[in-house]
Amino acid sequence: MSTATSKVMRVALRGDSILTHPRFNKGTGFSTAERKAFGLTGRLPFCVNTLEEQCVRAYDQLLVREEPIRKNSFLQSLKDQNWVLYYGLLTRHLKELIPIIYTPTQADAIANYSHLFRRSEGMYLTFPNEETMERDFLEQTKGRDIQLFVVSDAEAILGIGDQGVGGIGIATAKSAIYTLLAGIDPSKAVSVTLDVGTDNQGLLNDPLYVGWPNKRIRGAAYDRFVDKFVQLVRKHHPHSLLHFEDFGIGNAKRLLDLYHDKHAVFNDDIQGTGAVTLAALTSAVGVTKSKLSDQRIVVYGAGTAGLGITRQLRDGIMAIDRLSEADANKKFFLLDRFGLIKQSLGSSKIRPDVREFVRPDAEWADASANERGEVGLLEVVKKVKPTVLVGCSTQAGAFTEEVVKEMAKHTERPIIFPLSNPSRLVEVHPSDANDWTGGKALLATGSPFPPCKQPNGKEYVIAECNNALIYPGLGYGAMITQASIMTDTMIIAGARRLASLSPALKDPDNALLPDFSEAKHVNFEVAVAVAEQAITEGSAGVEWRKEDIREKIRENMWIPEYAKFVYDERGEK
Ligand SMILES: NC(=O)C1=CN([C@@H]2O[C@H](COP(=O)(O)OP(=O)(O)OC[C@H]3O[C@@H](n4cnc5c(N)ncnc54)[C@H](O)[C@@H]3O)[C@@H](O)[C@H]2O)C=CC1
Ligand SMILES: CC(=O)C(=O)O
Ligand SMILES: [Mg+2]
Repeated sequence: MSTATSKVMRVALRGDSILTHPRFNKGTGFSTAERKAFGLTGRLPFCVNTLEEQCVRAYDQLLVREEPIRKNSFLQSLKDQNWVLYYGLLTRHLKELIPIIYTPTQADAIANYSHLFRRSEGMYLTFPNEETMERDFLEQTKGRDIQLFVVSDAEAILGIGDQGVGGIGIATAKSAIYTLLAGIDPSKAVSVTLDVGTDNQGLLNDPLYVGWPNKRIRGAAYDRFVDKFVQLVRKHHPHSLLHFEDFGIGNAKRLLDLYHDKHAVFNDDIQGTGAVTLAALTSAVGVTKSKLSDQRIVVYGAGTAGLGITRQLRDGIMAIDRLSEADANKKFFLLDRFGLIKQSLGSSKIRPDVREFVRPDAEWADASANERGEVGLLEVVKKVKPTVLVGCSTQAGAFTEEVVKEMAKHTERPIIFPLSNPSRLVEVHPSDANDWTGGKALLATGSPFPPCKQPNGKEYVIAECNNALIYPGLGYGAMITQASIMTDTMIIAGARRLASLSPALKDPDNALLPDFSEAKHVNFEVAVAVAEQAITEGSAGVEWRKEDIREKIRENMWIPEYAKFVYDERGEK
């Protein structure tokens, strides 16, 4: 498809086949000559529209729908019909429409997947069909140049848990964001759901559920199934990026560790979230004129994202401020459902992957605890006097007025990042945190929120600390250079580039991260930084000069514009 205006494309489809193919369909955008060549003259009304005119019409149709979920369904239908129009419309109304196709609205679409279902999109690899997985995989990929696989097993979708086959909706949304913000050609991306069953009883009881109605497969059978898929990707598309999304806590980090040195794999919830949060914190410490290593950081919700953030911030402190790993680890205080993660919780409550961050009991001997010896968030805040409070717990309202005010007693500019999605699960509404701290809090959230009013009447824009601000660029930087692996240093390079674009660098009253309306430019810069790093450290599969990277990336970006079609029976189909 088109990577630049006025591109010519040879196409082998005619008539209804071209009109019903979203990659090629232009609707009323087919020129008179194309209509003749492709057998469309009698299949379309007379007028030829420009893409601009089609976008105006589609936007009017969208606005008639008031509820976000109805807008989401409309946009899904548009994507099923015509990719250029879909991405063209989104590009023209980026900030308004990202929350419709992504968090928060996509969470509702996923939760209601079986009821909203009209048409399949992506690849459904289902456990009882394991035997035929290679054939099913090749049905959709054979002969195609695939650069990106986005895969989910749907165990931990956004903050709404196990969604079974509906998880395809997060893979397709993340994939669409790659196209929109980094310019990945949608015909070179495949969204995959690994349907290994669901433990969501509501779905299992639902007669309209369209996934495999079975309890979730775990253990060796699960590992074998996932491995079979990963090996197919490695065998047939060795230079692709494999993006893992919303896997459960028992698998996300384990699978990343298993495959990270074998293929270019990326776990967005761990690495993407870690990277965007590192950028937001780098920006915040710029405002407070302190260093990353000066912070005392409380992370509430030590799951996939919480731990990913902790590790990425720790690695950032080591790389940027040159602290040892042991010293950097001491900056963190993690809480999970049993309160502060400290030694006496014992191995049954401390997951192996949080061991580096377990606090010694001696430090908490004088702390108030409940009857089970658990130390809660307020007590931790009282004792630690954190400068940074991050939430990834899915516990709406967990950062209470008392907690926030206690934090603000001890730190001039409390840095508070309630990152849980969708919006209704946020640990504290940013306007409350703003009011309770007299406008002193430096804030970032996972989903979009309106600006807050400061005591001086000014507006404070809430940064959206969502991995979508960075993962498309991280992934594209790796893909475009055909990196054999995605290294931690490539991710840190991307995070630092994002931090360098923070509006707060210009004025400390500005948002901590660039606005989502800037997300295309931001992801372009991140992709450049990642590609430069891949070339510097030798993980790239291409031999490019660093000074050519910007141009190479620009040239390869897919942009939503119609190419001129020429009929050719050996052309694309
Ligand atoms: N802003 C962003 O870019 C991202 C945000 N997220 C959000 O972060 C949240 C968590 O996602 P994951 O880490 O994938 O889920 P997860 O299930 O791996 O982690 C959630 C953690 O919170 C803990 N938790 C539950 N109740 C708690 C309580 N009362 N107190 C303390 N901890 C408690 C759980 O035990 C678990 O360890 C979700 O809302 C998700 O949407 C996730 C990835 C990216
Ligand atoms: C943003 C994202 O990846 C999540 O909430 O899971
Ligand atoms: Mg996610």
